[in-house]
Amino acid sequence: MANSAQAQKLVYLVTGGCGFLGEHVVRMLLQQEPRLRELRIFDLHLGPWLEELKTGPVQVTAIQGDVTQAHEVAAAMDGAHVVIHIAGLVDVFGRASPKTIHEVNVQGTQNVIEACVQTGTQFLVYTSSMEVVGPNIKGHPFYRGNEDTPYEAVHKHPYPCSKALAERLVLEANGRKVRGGLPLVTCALRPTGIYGEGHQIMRDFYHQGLRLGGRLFRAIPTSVEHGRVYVGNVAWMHVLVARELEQWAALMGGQVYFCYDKSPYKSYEDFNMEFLGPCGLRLVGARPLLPYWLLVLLATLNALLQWLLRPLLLYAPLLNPYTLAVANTTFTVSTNKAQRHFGYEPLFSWEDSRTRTIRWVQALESSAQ
Ligand SMILES: NC(=O)C1=CN([C@@H]2O[C@H](COP(=O)(O)OP(=O)(O)OC[C@H]3O[C@@H](n4cnc5c(N)ncnc54)[C@H](O)[C@@H]3O)[C@@H](O)[C@H]2O)C=CC1
Ligand SMILES: CC(C)CCC[C@@H](C)[C@H]1CC[C@H]2[C@@H]3[C@H](O)CC4=CC(=O)CC[C@]4(C)[C@H]3CC[C@]12C
Repeated sequence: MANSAQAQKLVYLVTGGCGFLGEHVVRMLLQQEPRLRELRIFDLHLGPWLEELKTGPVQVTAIQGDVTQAHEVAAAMDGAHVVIHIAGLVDVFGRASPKTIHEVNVQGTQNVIEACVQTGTQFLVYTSSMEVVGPNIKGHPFYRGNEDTPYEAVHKHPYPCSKALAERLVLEANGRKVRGGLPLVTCALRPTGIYGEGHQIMRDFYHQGLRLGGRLFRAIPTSVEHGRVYVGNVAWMHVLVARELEQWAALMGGQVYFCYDKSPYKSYEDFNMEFLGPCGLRLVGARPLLPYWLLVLLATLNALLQWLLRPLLLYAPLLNPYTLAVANTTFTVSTNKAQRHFGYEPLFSWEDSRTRTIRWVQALESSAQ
């Protein structure tokens, strides 16, 4: 491990560094990137936990900023060698308008690319999503697919549309000349559904289960498999890509990689029960309690209510036609592209990932008491 002052020369910028994935990436960089001199964390909302990081050997700079503001991004990026662009509006519940989702996810990404060109930042890692591929609006299954699996990617929802557009911008920017004349090297990582410490939807399901007397009711058939990946492994992949991009620029530049690990293939609900079960919750029903047509009706009703109530209040339940379609369509990944291209192996085994997530849910339980 390099530990001389000379070896600590790199400046990294992480956008969205205070979110669920961003915090894991920030902590992982500080643990696993010995060449780091300065770590800049750029986010709309800065977390108080950043303070504890400022006492270590790496200079940690917190920057409150908005990716939709080109000048803020360019100022934050000046002098950075690598940018990991994680910031995004993750909204499939209708909380934000399609316009806002586009501004943050697409215009924000364009601003990051232009800032690379303007400031001379040569390496850009973008957090894309499985949603760029699917599930598509036709509900076609994607079963054990990889980066080259043919699939009809047709989107209507603002979130996947925005991620697909932003990913395309990032990949097309590969090879553009940045200030100083060197080529920009970009690549995109596509996590499936991320889980682990800090996962808001897991937290919501846990609290909902507690409110329902320790029970959750099955809504999705066990046969529908959903790809999931542990947040620590997604973070590790980001750190590795950022590290290897310079050496393997010709191979990795302009490429996409699914994020994967050894998490088992299960339905969305059965997978969540791997953590919620040991914390005292029970999933009621071997089969969905409500027929699918009724769920579709309820989801449509929710969408209608959301639209009717919008002038008065924000009604954004978990169930809507889009989330139902995603949860009800098999989407699983089986690939080793990241291993072949940059030597990725998951840092956390399934057992570790499970134990860490269970401990986190258990801590939620004690902090709620
Ligand atoms: N959570 C998941 O299962 C998956 C997430 N992703 C992608 O991973 C990335 C991170 O997702 P999460 O950590 O789950 O979301 P998150 O909502 O926890 O984190 C996003 C972060 O971006 C920041 N941000 C939002 N708008 C911003 C703006 N205008 N300027 C600066 N910062 C802004 C937020 O403050 C937040 O800290 C997103 O790009 C998302 O599309 C991809 C696949 C799955
Ligand atoms: C009550 C319903 C029947 C079940 C609700 C579950 C849903 C809220 C979630 C099921 C699948 C999730 C999505 C999936 O993991 C892929 C994603 C990737 C992203 O980039 C962002 C998040 C998400 C869209 C994720 C959102 C929640 C689900 C739809």
